[in-house]
Amino acid sequence: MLRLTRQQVRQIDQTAIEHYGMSGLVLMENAGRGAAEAIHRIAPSGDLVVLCGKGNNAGDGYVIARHLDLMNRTVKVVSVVPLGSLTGDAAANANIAVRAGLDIEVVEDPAELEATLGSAAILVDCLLGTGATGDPQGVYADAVRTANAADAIRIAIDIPTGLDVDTGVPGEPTFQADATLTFVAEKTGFATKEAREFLGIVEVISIGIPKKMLPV
Ligand SMILES: NC(=O)C1=CN([C@@H]2O[C@H](COP(=O)(O)OP(=O)(O)OC[C@H]3O[C@@H](n4cnc5c(N)ncnc54)[C@H](O)[C@@H]3O)[C@@H](O)[C@H]2O)[C@H](O)CC1
Ligand SMILES: [K+]
Repeated sequence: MLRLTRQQVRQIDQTAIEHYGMSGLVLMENAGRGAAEAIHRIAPSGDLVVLCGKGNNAGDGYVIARHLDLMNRTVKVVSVVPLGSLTGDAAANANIAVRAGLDIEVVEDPAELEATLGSAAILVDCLLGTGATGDPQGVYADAVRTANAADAIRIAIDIPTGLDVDTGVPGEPTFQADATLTFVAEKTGFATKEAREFLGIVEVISIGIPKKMLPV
């Protein structure tokens, strides 16, 4: 089983863009579309809330929401940061989602989170990905705790927010996923028993990175 470190994955991303001339937006579109199709297969019915932070993990979330909407699913994006704080490919996809008229809510007050997640049947974690360092802070931590307490199916995108992808050590708090849809390859930290408790079933989603770029 191929497992990559956080650094290796980020390096592959960089090389695909800088050396192979692939576009970050294409990688993000492949990531979001692949994840949306897997979500629809795992949980074919029920309203969805996609929890978004501000990095490219969040960017994936806006792509996921657009593709779930295209599959006639009822989906809402809940952003824990103002959309203006997004940059690059994440901002581009948040902008597309806004112009596409998708249901997007910005919730920065943790007290409002529970009501906003409401009765969603499925919660998708696009809060933090491989750019996270340390335990989730502030409203991110509140969002993870609220999601973990909800009566819903929980699906993590790339990694469960809070899990250290290299060591497999769960942070405080860590998103308790029923399934984790991870890009390119599993991460080295997924091998530990303690990580498995937060990962749920793991599915690798290809994002179009050429096979030649993957360490054998
Ligand atoms: N090749 C690939 O695998 C691709 C992956 N994609 C997705 O991109 C993310 C990584 O995106 P990045 O912007 O580097 O990081 P994050 O989205 O994780 O956001 C980090 C952002 O969040 C803040 N932050 C960091 N640590 C914390 C913390 N402990 N608490 C609160 N906030 C935190 C900080 O501001 C950071 O800037 C990857 O996981 C994939 O989902 C691409 O979409 C496609 C290619
Ligand atoms: K995540």
